[in-house]
Amino acid sequence: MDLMHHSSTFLLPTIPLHHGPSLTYALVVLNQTLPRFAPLLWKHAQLRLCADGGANRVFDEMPLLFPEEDASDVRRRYKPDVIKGDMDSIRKEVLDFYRSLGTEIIDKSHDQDTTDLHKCITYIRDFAPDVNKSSQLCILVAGALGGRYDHEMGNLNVLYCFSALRIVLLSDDSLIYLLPRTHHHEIHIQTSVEGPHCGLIPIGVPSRSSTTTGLRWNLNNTEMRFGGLISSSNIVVGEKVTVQSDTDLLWTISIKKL
Ligand SMILES: Nc1ncnc2c1ncn2[C@@H]1O[C@H](COP(=O)(O)OP(=O)(O)OP(=O)(O)O)[C@@H](O)[C@H]1O
Ligand SMILES: Cc1ncc(C[n+]2csc(CCO)c2C)c(N)n1
Repeated sequence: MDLMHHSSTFLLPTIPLHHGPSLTYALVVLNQTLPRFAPLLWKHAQLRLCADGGANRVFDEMPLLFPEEDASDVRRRYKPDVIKGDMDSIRKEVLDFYRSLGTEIIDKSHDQDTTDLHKCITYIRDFAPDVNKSSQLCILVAGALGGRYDHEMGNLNVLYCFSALRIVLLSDDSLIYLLPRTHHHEIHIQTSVEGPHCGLIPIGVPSRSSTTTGLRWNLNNTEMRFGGLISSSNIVVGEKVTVQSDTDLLWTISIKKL
């Protein structure tokens, strides 16, 4: 079975060169308080989208992260490439501001069956060929965790809807991504910015057999299911974690405070 490598280098000020194929990042900003490292994610991304009300957050909160600077200078510097959603949360002044700067606006108000995040992922998948050309595209989603629980579950569901894409859900406190059962996984821990708290969660279906290395409480052909054992409150012990499982698992790790 093929090995899939994972590394949260997007949380580092500069992304180190490494041996494997490099990743191309796209960023989706959701309608929640911007994480403190949002400017870093923005810098690393080659394509930046706001999901509906996420544009209000960029407009209102980016200037707060640069208190020494003029707010309109900051707003012009952090111009999203695309705003997509059902447009029931973005304010008119925000929409007008970014439209005047040339941001592409995609109004999908007729679709009330998929979330704004889902709509943004569809855009990246289908309409961003330059970014997408590389099979190593990685989509970072800011503001995906915490807040309203129905939204949080909707955001997790997007990982399953697009399980062939690399998508990382982020908050200030933790990140989550899917480990597809089609691969063995090697996770390189960026110990300066993440860990040690972590979890492996068998959401959706039980896992009959999962095996790990690099954790304080490793799994050894272990069954995991809701109503039984799930690996919450685990701890990474080194810089490398390996995971293999008969089902898709969610990997989550804490993000360190500065
Ligand atoms: N409190 C939250 N917690 C987690 N994710 C959120 C939260 N609020 C918004 N989001 C994410 O940001 C996206 C855009 O948010 P926005 O408020 O514009 O959506 P919405 O469709 O108007 O929400 P709703 O109508 O259900 O309140 C959502 O699709 C969701 O992915
Ligand atoms: C069974 C079912 N439950 C909830 C919704 C509502 N809904 C889901 S996504 C979305 C768009 C949010 O921007 C809305 C309104 C639905 N359509 N179908």
